[in-house]
Amino acid sequence: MLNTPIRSVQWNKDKITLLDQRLLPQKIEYLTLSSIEDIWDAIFELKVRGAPAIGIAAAFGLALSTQQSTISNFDEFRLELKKEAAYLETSRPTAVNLFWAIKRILSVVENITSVQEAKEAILAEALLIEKEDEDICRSIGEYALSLFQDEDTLLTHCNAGGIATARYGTALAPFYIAKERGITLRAFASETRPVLQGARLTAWELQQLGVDVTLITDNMVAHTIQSKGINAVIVGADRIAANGDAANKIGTYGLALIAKSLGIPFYVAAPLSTIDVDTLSGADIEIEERHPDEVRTINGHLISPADINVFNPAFDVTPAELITGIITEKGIIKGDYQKEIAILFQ
Ligand SMILES: CSC[C@@H](O)[C@@H](O)C(=O)COP(=O)(O)O
Repeated sequence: MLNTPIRSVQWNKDKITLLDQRLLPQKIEYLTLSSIEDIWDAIFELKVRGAPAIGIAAAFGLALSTQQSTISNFDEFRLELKKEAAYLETSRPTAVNLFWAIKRILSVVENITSVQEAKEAILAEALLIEKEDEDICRSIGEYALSLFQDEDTLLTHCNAGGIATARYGTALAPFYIAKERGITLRAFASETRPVLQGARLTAWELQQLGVDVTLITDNMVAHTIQSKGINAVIVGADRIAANGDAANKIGTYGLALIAKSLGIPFYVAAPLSTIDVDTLSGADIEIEERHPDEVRTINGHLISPADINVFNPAFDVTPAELITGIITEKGIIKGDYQKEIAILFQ
């Protein structure tokens, strides 16, 4: 078991240190990122993944490039910052935390007139985004834990854990808080094809935490809920629309349908930064489609005809009516999500 929390993204003087999540759990390897292109590539290639961690990486990326900037004219500096922000926004389309964090960094320079002041303020904001995310995830964990009993067994999909955030995670946060309090929560993790965040990351992360975790393949979910006494499903989100529809890793929608059919609660745990009030419903959320080889291969090994047609959406949208509750850092919302979300954002 690891005693210190694993940090997926860290500001390290004038560089960014990033845990290469593609290599887990076989290798715990840290990369040093030293340019905005490195950050773009890390997000695109899933070296860093999970909505809040992507946002933190982007904020650090803009801090890095502005620290390195030799531009002395403030207007030119701001123009360059905007260009780099627009470039980073093309790395992945679905997780709104990317756009949210970039917007926060851009807003910092609005009331500033000197390059030096801007550089300091951007770095301070990026570090604040990271610090706040840790506190937010802890609070999500507290609220989430209030929904469960000692000895409950939860099923989770993909990885919405500490490595997908600054610390604690969202859907996995209750496991961290439960551990601290001596409460037993057990987990089933679905493997999450095509790139296996459940098998590689969640199974590993919960094992490191000392949680009793069992791995299943994605097609075992209905049978497992039916036969293993699963009390609830809890997942993260990449973007939640103003009406409560929630985009998350492909397979989440199916899981929600199964949970409803088998009569167990289905919870989405996410920070307010994942709620996009400008997106009216799930139909308006852009779903990322990734390279066909992610489906044709497993860990680089071809498992299908090399030229087979593939459909590879990285996310799906769970309609709000299938969600029992959305657990945020400000509390748990239920029922009329449109209304509850509007109240949260007042
Ligand atoms: C706290 S992470 C929440 C979501 O980002 C997570 O559930 C998820 O779907 C991640 O997808 P990924 O493609 O691995 O970035």
